[in-house]
Amino acid sequence: MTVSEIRGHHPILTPKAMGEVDRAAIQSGIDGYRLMLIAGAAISACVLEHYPEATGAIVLCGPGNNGGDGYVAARGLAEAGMPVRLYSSVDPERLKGDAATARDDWQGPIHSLADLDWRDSEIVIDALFGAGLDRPVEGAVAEAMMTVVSSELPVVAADLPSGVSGRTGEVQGVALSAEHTVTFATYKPGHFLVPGADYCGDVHLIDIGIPQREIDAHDQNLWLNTPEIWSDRIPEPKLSGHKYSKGHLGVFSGAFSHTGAARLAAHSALRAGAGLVTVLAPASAIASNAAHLTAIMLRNVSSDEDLDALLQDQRMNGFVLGPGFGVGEKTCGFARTIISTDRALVLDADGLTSFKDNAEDLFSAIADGAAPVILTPHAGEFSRLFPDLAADTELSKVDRARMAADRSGAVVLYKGADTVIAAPDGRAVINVNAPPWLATAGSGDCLAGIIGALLVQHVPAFEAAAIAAYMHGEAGMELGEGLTADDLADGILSPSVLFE
Ligand SMILES: NC(=O)C1=CN([C@@H]2O[C@H](COP(=O)(O)OP(=O)(O)OC[C@H]3O[C@@H](n4cnc5c(N)ncnc54)[C@H](O)[C@@H]3O)[C@@H](O)[C@H]2O)[C@@H](O)CC1
Ligand SMILES: [K+]
Repeated sequence: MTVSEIRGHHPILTPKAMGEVDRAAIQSGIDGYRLMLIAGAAISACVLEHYPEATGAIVLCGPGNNGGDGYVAARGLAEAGMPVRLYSSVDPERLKGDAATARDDWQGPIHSLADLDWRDSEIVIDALFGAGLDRPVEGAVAEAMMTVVSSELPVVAADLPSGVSGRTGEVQGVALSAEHTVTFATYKPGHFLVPGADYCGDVHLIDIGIPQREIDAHDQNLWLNTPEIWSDRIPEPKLSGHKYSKGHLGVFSGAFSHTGAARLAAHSALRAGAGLVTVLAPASAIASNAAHLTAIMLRNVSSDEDLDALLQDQRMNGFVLGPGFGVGEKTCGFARTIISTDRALVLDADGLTSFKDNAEDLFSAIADGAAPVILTPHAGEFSRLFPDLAADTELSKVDRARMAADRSGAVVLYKGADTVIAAPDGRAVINVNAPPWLATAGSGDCLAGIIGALLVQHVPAFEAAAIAAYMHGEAGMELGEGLTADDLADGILSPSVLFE
């Protein structure tokens, strides 16, 4: 199963929290070795299912319980008739607990990793390090891993590809690149955060018998962004509804030669179900916008006075500010004015960069205002608004997004192949359905428009960002490689159609 096909309600736990869950489960009377037997069996089953023709396997076992999984998997493969050669990165006498039991139950020889020879093998089982990786991989183990990388043999990883941090997805020293990763009880952030996601291949989540109550008790308020998280928030079309009941979104356009971004956002918003969408353009951009708009309305908003007049119409209940708008004090002023009302605001692109030197002004405006605000930075914009968080290499992308949401008082949608959405109350999701070809010019403008469309339909800010990221990814998957942002804006389906 590829990650884009994952359905259901999936909490994501850090390796540390998962370790606590394991310990709590074992303390409650569950046999730890039995969990390891199920984990190891799932790894051997994955190998046999995906590489049925393989005539030989090497199993690489490390110093902890991840290595224990490897011994169990080796036994499963040998019992299925596959020739197996097992290598340990440490003196096997050093293993403790369940891993030592697994070693004792392995009947074959144990070779030293220093003697690694892969030439008559067709598959590698990586059980060197899993949740317990706590420092960069170096020395002889790193060299052996580099040998595996250069062999180009397919790798099946136990829990995590060795060298990938389950907490951050960062590579610690070197990492193996797996075609399949078999993980247990819950997903870990490192399966989805880049670069870890690229090293995991297909991630298979296996229920090894850890009770759900233990997982729930260690809930970290972090989930995979699946429809089950927010399906009850999808706006329902009402027979009695009219266009104003579906909201009215205003999208600010830049000056005369910078109008395309706003139109992409506006088109996407209309497709995504906003009742009415108006492009709000300065006088210099009226003609160029008028030449391209039909279902979308157009209004001249050049000055602060124009904006004040516009805000008299209570029915315009949300705004997108930033795409193509230009960086400067005018942008900051418009943002502050909108935030001081109760209208929703998606602050994107130039809207974010404009606050580079006065981010605190933005955050205090948000704290004083009643409006739901969503900030949608990519990595560069994030580092302009939150330079200290961006520079702190100890933090994961989830940590950064959460701390940014807490500091700003806004929902933060931190873009990338591994978009993270975080709310000031601590909730966070990782979005995983975006194909790589979605990273195309104008794609972010479309996303801003979709979020705006959901906000004006009264979807709460966190859910609006999460649903929009998912819809954006689905449209990208549906349209396929080579799409342009114009295709994307045309290809957005309203949530009631997409999720019917
Ligand atoms: N009951 C359980 O706790 C279960 C655990 N399971 C497996 O157990 C794993 C976690 O086991 P552990 O907590 O023992 O952790 P690991 O087996 O991932 O690694 C811990 C060991 O590696 C060493 N180490 C960490 N980083 C290193 C580096 N860079 N270079 C050299 N040595 C390094 C540590 O000192 C420690 O000895 C999971 O990933 C999973 O595969 C599964 O068997 C399911 C049940
Ligand atoms: K591993």
